[in-house]
Amino acid sequence: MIDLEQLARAQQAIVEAGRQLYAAGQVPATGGNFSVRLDGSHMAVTASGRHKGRLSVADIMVTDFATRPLGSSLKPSDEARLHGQLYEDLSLAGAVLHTHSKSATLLSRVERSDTLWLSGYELQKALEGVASHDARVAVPIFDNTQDIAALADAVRQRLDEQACCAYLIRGHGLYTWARDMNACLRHVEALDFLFDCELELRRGLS
Ligand SMILES: CSCCC(=O)C(=O)COP(=O)(O)O
Ligand SMILES: [Zn+2]
Repeated sequence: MIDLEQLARAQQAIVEAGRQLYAAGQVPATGGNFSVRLDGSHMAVTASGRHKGRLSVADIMVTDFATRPLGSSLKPSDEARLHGQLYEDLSLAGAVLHTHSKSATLLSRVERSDTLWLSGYELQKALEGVASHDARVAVPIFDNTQDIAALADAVRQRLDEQACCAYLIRGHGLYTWARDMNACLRHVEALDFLFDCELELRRGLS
């Protein structure tokens, strides 16, 4: 049974996150999708195709982690399985945000390897599990694809090998997760700042 008060809180948190992220240029033109864990097998997730800066609670539906809707005729986000996979594999993940900022899109194309390494930044301590500017923070990069099930499997395999709190999809955007929505919003803000720094650093070096 879904706790309806918990669902209402999750829907409100997602609507508010959408407003903030749109105002910050993170989710242009219906890009992005958001979710909150409800229990061990369900999530509240954005319906597909909605403008993420203008969500209402009716745009947030419940699905299981395999993306089967519960009591809704809406179509879940095209990328909902990427959220479900993270909740299945990471028991501490309470919220997942996917954004389409210009910096994430550009940097994921400039970096040709399968990992962006961040190090030497004080702000990386805004990421859960990172305690020092000296730490080497891995952000895996996956090639973009329309085969979301295959991408979810690739993410699962990679997270088995490498601890991280975010990944990039090349030319597409960022996925990040955290214990709750506020921490997840902090991840988006910090990572985008770090992506901007990397882009400027690399521009200066070329
Ligand atoms: C115009 S954005 C293309 C789809 C996408 O990448 C995205 O994040 C939004 O898809 P959704 O089905 O979640 O609205
Ligand atoms: Zn996307």
